[in-house]
Amino acid sequence: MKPSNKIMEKRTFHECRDKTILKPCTFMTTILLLMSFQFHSGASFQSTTLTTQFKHNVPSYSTPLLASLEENYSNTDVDTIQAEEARRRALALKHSTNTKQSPTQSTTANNNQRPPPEWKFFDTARLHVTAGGGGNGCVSFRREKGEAMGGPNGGRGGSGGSIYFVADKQLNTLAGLRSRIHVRAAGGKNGTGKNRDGSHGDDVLVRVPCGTIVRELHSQKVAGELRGDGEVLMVARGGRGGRGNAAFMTHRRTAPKFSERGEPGAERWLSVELRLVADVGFLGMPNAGKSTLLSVASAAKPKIANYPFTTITPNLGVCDLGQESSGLVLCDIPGLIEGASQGTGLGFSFLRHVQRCKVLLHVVDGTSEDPIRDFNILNGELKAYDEMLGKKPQVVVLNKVDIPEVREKEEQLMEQLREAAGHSRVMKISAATTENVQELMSRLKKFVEAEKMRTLEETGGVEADVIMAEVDLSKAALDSDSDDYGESFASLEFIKFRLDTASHPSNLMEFNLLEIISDPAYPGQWRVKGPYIEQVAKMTHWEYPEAVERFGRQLQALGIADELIARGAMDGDLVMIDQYDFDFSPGMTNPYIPKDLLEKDALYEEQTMKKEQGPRGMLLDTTGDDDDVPWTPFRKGGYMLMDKDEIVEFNDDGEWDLLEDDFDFSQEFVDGDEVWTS
Ligand SMILES: Nc1nc2c(ncn2[C@@H]2O[C@H](COP(=O)(O)OP(=O)(O)OP(=O)(O)O)[C@@H](O)[C@H]2O)c(=O)[nH]1
Ligand SMILES: [Mg+2]
Repeated sequence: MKPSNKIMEKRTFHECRDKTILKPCTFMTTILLLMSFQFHSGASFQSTTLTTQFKHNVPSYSTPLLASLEENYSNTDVDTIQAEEARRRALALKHSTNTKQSPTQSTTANNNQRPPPEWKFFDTARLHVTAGGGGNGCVSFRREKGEAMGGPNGGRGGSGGSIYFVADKQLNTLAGLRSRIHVRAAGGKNGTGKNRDGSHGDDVLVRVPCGTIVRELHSQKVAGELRGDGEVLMVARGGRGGRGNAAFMTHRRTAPKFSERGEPGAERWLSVELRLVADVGFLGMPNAGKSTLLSVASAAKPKIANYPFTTITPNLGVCDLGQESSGLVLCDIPGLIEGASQGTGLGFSFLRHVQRCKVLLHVVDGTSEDPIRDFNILNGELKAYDEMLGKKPQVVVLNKVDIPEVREKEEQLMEQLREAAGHSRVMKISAATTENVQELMSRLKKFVEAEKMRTLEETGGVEADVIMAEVDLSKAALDSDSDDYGESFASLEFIKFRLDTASHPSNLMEFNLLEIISDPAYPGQWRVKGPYIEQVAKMTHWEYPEAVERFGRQLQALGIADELIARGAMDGDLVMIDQYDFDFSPGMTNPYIPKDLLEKDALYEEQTMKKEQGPRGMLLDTTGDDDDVPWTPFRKGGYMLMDKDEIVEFNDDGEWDLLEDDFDFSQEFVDGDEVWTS
């Protein structure tokens, strides 16, 4: 259809609308109503009132079934029906050619008009999720009057909020995800002194309809499927909080001056697809009476009208079969026509919603010129679309047998249908008069139950259409403890293996791949790439020399340092990882740390070493083998009550650091004191 034609049709619609308003009886009603309105409210005559009145004159297809039938058959205002039909067709065309376009962007007859509610049905969406990052760990030391060398008491950062999908039976469209493309969870708060951990970021729950399949966008791997109401799937895990310096205290390192940064939250693009979950999926040519059947068999109120493509989005309904059995979930989808597999009409865009159904109900229009031909065409199209769908068990109904012409030839048609279908599950019904509908529903129920049992037996207890998860989205961005990593032999082997195969391009997408890039044009410069080592770098507090050293040890443990040496790296070369640059040296120092700070640090180390040998203070029991002697962190004259976080009888006044967050800097500090913060 050319655009100009569409405009023509819309004009016709307007003209018809005007005609409807100006019909003499309608006009009189309008005047009368307006007069009474004026009488009550004293309001002046306004054109908006006319529009409101017009709405009451448009035939309402959501009225009870028989009323709507009567209206359709007795309505002589052909123009109105045609105009409505034209609007529907334009809409159908738009849907089939550009399903991605937002309804609000489309041109409608009147821009101020709200789009019809069915336009808000979406069964696919893309979503970007970012879980909250963990809070940073804190570097802090207990410091009280007369207790200058308290132990480390920096708390851990809180973990970031995760993002979950939750199935909600109240929903049946993904429209909610269209209006909110980026979903973020809050980050954890930083840890503080006095061993106080930061609070956790709140999790975010994204409600989706039952039958939602979640995939990772770039790989299209299935992450999971939410079927039953209340099922939950984690799609992005919040980052762990970084450990505070208290966590790094060992009997050798009694005053760790570093902490960890929080782990970044996982972040990814997802593609989400909805496949409605129903027991019976309706199938049939347009106008066959599928929606009418749904409306009489369930409490659903789908649109019903005497023109093709009345239904443009799937409708769900539950048929109540009394107390003995659970209801039967029915799914009515838009009509299919010849050539649907090539995209004619609404195409097969909605067939995914009957893929999950146990049974298909093929509704044949008895008033059609050749019902048997219709039946065969549709089955052919179905097979062309999906072999499995073509093989799905069907029940066939011949509809509209209340119409005399159909009644006359019903037996003959039934016989032909049985023959064409190759089975005897064929019934005649009249959806309009509800003839045989109850019988059909109870038979369907039995058939669905039998089918469920059969598939369970065939698959050995596993539901046939369960979609297996191929990727785990609940993994943290950094999924193993960085400190333990180097000690784990298995992990080390794994990393080494990746290193060996790093040059192999097929491994480029692997999580733990490490790549070392150097360019002869820039000798002495190395870039190390790899998700794991980049995450470790992100969690390192580069402000703390000890943290930098620890990072150096991790490089060593992961085999990266050896690999660099093997490739010719020398001390002092520049190594770049993510956004961090270092001098390559056994200690891995950070070039951005001011020299005098490093010197102070060295001095401090020296002093502590001296203190370790002295009689008092925060000292270690270094006698004997570490493993044999139970750890006694403080010598006589100074000890820590861990549970009360109190240090008693500590009378060495060292002057090296702080930190209490409620500490009064102005009083206790003298110039030249060194302050470490997280
Ligand atoms: N006489 C009679 N009319 C019926 C019967 N079932 C449906 N109709 C009429 O047939 C027309 C089409 O019915 P729908 O239920 O909208 O048909 P559909 O299959 O949902 O059509 P699409 O949504 O366009 O695919 C309406 O005018 C109904 O009133 C029936 O059993 N007897
Ligand atoms: Mg319909």
